[in-house]
Amino acid sequence: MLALGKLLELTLAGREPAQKIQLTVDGVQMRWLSEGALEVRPPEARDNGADVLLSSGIHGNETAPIELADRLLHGIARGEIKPRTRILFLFGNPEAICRGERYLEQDVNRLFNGRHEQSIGPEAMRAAELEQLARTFFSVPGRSRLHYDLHTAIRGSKIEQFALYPFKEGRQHSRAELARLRAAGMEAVLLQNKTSITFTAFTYEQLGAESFTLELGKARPFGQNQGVDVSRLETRLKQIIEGNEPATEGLDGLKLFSVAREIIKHSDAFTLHLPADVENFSELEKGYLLAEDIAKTRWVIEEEGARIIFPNPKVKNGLRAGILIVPTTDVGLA
Ligand SMILES: O=C(O)CCC(=O)N[C@@H](CCC(=O)O)C(=O)O
Ligand SMILES: [Zn+2]
Repeated sequence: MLALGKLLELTLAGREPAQKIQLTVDGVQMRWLSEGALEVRPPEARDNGADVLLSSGIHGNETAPIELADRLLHGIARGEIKPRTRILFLFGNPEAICRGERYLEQDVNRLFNGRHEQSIGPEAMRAAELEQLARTFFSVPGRSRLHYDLHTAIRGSKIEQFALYPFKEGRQHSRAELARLRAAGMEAVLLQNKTSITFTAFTYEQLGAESFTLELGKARPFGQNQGVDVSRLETRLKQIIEGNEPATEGLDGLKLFSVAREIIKHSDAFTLHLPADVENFSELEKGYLLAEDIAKTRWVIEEEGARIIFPNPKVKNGLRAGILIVPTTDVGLA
C-alpha cells in the first residue's frame, strides 16, 4: 500500500511524510496537505465533477468514524477503491485523537463560522486551519460539493444513526440528499432552523456544500467499535466515491425532526433534570421541568412530541447543553 494511505498512522505518530504526493497504479493522486489532511484526486479522464469532504475525529474519542475513514483510505491507496470524485480526508483534532479525549481545551465543533477568531489555544488554531483546508478544497467552481462530518455520540440512542442538516436563510433542504442519507442507513434527520458554529454549518453556510453531521452510534475507544454498524454508510460512501451510486427513491420511512429549542447553559448553577444515562431521542412530557439555571431560569416542556438529544450539563457556560426536537414533515424540502 502507498505510504500516504497510512494517514491515520502518520497523524497518530505526529509525523510528516517524506513524500507528500503519491500516485496509485490507476493514476489516482494522493496529496498530504497538513497534519491529518489528505486530498485524493482521480485522473482527469475519470473525474465526475464531484468534491467530497469526509471529516472524522473532530472529537478525539469518537473512533468508529476514524476507523471508517482509515479503511476507505487504505482501499484507495491499494487501488481497490477507484475514485471518480475528488476527496478531502480530514482527521479533525489529532492531539485529542491521540489522547482519546473529546477535546483538549475547547470543543473544536464550537469554533467555526468565525468563533475561532474570538479565541486562542490549539483548538482555535485547528478550527481556523480546517476552515482554510475546506475553503481551498471547495473553491473549484462548477463542481458539486458534499461534506459528511462523521461522529459518534456520548450516550446511547433510541434512534441509532441520524444526521443533522445545517440551516441557511433562503436555502432549502434537499430531498435528494435526504434520500441518499436514507440509503446510507440513516434513520432520522434533524433539520436545523438557525445558523450554527459547527464544521458542517460552516461548509453549508459559507462554502455552498451539502453538509451533514452524521451520528453513527455510541463513542468507544479504537478497536472496540463492533457494536457500531457502519456497513450501509461505508457501502454508500464507496459508491459515491466511485461514482456508481444506485438511484435513490423516496425517503423510505426516514424520520424528520426540527429544533424546537436549544438548551443553553448560562452558568455553573445549570441543572439538568435527566438521568445520567438518558438516551438520545427520549420523549419528554409536556409540563416536565427539564432544566434550571441562574436567575430562576426554568426550561419546561411546552411542545407536543418533544424529545431530547445531546443532553450534556458538563458543557462550558454559553454552550448548548441539549437540543429539544419535535417531529416535522417533508413539506419544506426542495
Ligand atoms: O453525544 C453528544 O452529546 C455529542 C455528539 C456530537 O459530537 N455531536 C455533534 C453534533 C454537531 C451538530 O450539531 O451538527 C456535536 O455536538 O458537535
Ligand atoms: Zn462528535
